[in-house]
Amino acid sequence: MNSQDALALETKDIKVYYGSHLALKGVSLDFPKNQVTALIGPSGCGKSTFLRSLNRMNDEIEGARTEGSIIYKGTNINDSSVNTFEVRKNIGMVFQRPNPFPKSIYENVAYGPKHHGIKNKKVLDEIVETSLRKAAIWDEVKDRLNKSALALSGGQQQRLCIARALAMEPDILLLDEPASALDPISTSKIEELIMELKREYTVIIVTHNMQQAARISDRTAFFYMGDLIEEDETSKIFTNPGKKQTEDYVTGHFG
Ligand SMILES: Nc1ncnc2c1ncn2[C@@H]1O[C@H](COP(=O)(O)OP(=O)(O)OP(=O)(O)O)[C@@H](O)[C@H]1O
Repeated sequence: MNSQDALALETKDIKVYYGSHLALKGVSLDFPKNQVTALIGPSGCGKSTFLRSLNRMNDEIEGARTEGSIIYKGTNINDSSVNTFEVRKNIGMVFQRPNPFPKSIYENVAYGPKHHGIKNKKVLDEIVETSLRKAAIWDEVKDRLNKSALALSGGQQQRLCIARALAMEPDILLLDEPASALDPISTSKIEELIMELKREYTVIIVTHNMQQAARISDRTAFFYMGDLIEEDETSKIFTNPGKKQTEDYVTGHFG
């Protein structure tokens, strides 16, 4: 199998500057298709910065600059000529705090497809139902699709945000601590959902919670002070890491 068949995304020498501050110092990391990769490391090590570089979200931050190549389906999507709207359609993102639009549940999911030109009500209905089903929230909301999304619980809102990302039919989902603002039951629902989603999508998740990384990811990448220290199968990172810094971090003997 050549790498394009096996990999959803390849990154090479990613450097991110905020003004003159070099926050990410040249990270190269590949993401196998249909696997969950967890990005771990202490606060400020650059996990979110790296995640945001993967779908050009750093472009939205004034003064931020991303160097290096990000290869998606044979194209370097970090090139300024590439349409970021298209990039984010293929590489969706969900943030730490659920952020539904102040609209109905239906409109939250239909919003992206509508903006991409889909007008047919039947087609939109189908996209909404399929996306909500895939995000494991359909049964909870099917009788109140026209009610405000803001009336949902935090955990439901987060699954709605995942449904909103899925409605764009992405290949890759970027999740930035998607469960850290949720209670334990909602968290375990999100974890189950992530393990389901990898059948169809490639998932890259930033998490502070090492048990969570160990439970749900296939591969884990450990970041420290803007560098990628080590990346490997999750079981290896947690039981027999190659680098002392990784071992200190995963065993809680850090710093
Ligand atoms: N918008 C920004 N403007 C300026 N500097 C930033 C910005 N975002 C992050 N940084 C800096 O970049 C470095 C990496 O931050 P980043 O948020 O990526 O780390 P992180 O590992 O995700 O941390 P946390 O786990 O606390 O979210 C830090 O030094 C941070 O202060």
